[in-house]
Amino acid sequence: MPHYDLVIVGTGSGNSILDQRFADRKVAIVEKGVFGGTCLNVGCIPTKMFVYPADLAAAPAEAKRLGADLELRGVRWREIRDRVFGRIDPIADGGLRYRLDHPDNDGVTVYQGEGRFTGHKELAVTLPHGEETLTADEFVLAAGGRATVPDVPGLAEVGYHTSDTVMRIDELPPRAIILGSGFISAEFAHVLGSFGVDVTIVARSGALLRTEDDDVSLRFTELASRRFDVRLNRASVRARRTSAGVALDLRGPGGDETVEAELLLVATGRRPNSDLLDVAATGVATSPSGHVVVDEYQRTSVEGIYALGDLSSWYELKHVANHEARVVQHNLLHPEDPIAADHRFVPHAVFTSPQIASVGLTERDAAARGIRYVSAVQDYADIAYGWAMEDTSGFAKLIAEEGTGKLLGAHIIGPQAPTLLQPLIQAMSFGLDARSMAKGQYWIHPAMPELVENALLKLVGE
Ligand SMILES: Cc1cc2nc3c(=O)[nH]c(=O)nc-3n(C[C@H](O)[C@H](O)[C@H](O)COP(=O)(O)OP(=O)(O)OC[C@H]3O[C@@H](n4cnc5c(N)ncnc54)[C@H](O)[C@@H]3O)c2cc1C
Ligand SMILES: NC(=O)c1ccc[n+]([C@@H]2O[C@H](COP(=O)([O-])OP(=O)(O)OC[C@H]3O[C@@H](n4cnc5c(N)ncnc54)[C@H](O)[C@@H]3O)[C@@H](O)[C@H]2O)c1
Repeated sequence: MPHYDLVIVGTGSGNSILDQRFADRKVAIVEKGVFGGTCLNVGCIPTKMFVYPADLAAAPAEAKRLGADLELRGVRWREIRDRVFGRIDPIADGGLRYRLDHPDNDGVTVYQGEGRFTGHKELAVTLPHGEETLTADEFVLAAGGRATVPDVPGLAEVGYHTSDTVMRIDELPPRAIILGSGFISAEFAHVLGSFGVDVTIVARSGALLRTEDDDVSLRFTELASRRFDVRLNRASVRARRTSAGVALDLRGPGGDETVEAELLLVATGRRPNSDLLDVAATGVATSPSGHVVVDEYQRTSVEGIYALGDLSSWYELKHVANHEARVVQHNLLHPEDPIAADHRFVPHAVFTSPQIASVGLTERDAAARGIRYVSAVQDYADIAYGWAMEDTSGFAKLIAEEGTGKLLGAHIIGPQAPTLLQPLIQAMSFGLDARSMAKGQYWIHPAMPELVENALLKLVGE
């Protein structure tokens, strides 16, 4: 039974922990899939590589309004797909080759198989030639999560896609049903819709992206309903195979109905892989949602076992997984002087159309916590650049503590939303109040960040 100083399970953010400072340790990396994990192979990176051409493909409709007649003559799907994965796949392969072959990694053994705990700090790895059990002083659990599929009768039989498979299809279908109304649904509706697919979104609740601030969710739902066939408040009763593809029988406020398409994308959330890794067998505690429980130092309930990323974090965001990996790296190297993860102001962005970005409390959160707050909304249409664009739907909403002007939350829907949000994340992280931020610096005129400046000025009553 080989014994290691350190075993890392999962090569998403987990792969970034090892550098030359670990050269004197005997390390094993265990990976059951493709090197690089979700973000690189089936997540952030390929999706955004599809979103960008989708933005371009959607431009004619927008340009026409402003007097520029563009024409979308076609979308070469296979070429786009092959370009995307022709760039990504070599990176994943290069990551594996680096760990296998490069002298930097002389102390590293790569196990290309699935790990499963069988006892205290004892991990059995399924390999092509059989099973091997590893033990170690320390473990880093970075095994991520996987797409969940709801228990809809017939779904397993009809054939559906998840985000893992939909980006590699051979042909774009004429029609697609997207079940779910979260991040993946919003991004893929934009991609498929811009490429000419008729998209139907089936939502269980009364709004799309309902975890966003209510006004943002409402605005996005209105805008998406103009582009796509959006079915809200629908229960999925049954899935059936038809000659065209898939039919989904729904029950909604108006009674029973059926939607039909050639492709069904299930985008109903993800769950952590703690069950498949059987972390309980090594004594690691999990929450009811299956997330590994960690303290602020990313330590699990078992000494010497750390966890990070989607396995332990309900944020399910790459920048969070990367931050936590840096915390774990430090704490492995300096256990006598550990650092804590900083989850105070975790932002996110949804790369749909229009773009959405958010950090901190929504108005709903602030009210639920009984916080006395003020809020301000600034439309893009009322700042110079947004006015020039004749934007009619975008806005920024800021929330601050009453009296102090301490920023509590920021929510933007509209062009360049993630980029516009970043200075607000900075202000919140470094404790800059709304008035100082608005008045203590120049704002380039007539650039888009004037949206933030004007929202801040409104917030402080100027
Ligand atoms: C479609 C999509 C789009 C996304 N877009 C964004 C975005 O724009 N921005 C953003 O911030 N986040 C985005 N995310 C989320 C982001 O991808 C994840 O938060 C991030 O990849 C999590 O990293 P991780 O290292 O925790 O896990 P992962 O990257 O999932 O890595 C886990 C690794 O562990 C391996 N593994 C699992 N179990 C075992 C086992 N038992 N034995 C061995 N190996 C195992 C897996 O094969 C995998 O390689 C997106 C996710 C999806 C699905
Ligand atoms: N831009 C980004 O940062 C980005 C992009 C894509 C994905 N992600 C990450 O990936 C994770 C997974 O994305 P996602 O969109 O699958 O999850 P999500 O949690 O964002 O949305 C899941 C949706 O499915 C719905 N749902 C759940 N069960 C259902 C059921 N039985 N029937 C119908 N609807 C149901 C929920 O109400 C919700 O609308 C996200 O949490 C996100 O953090 C991030």
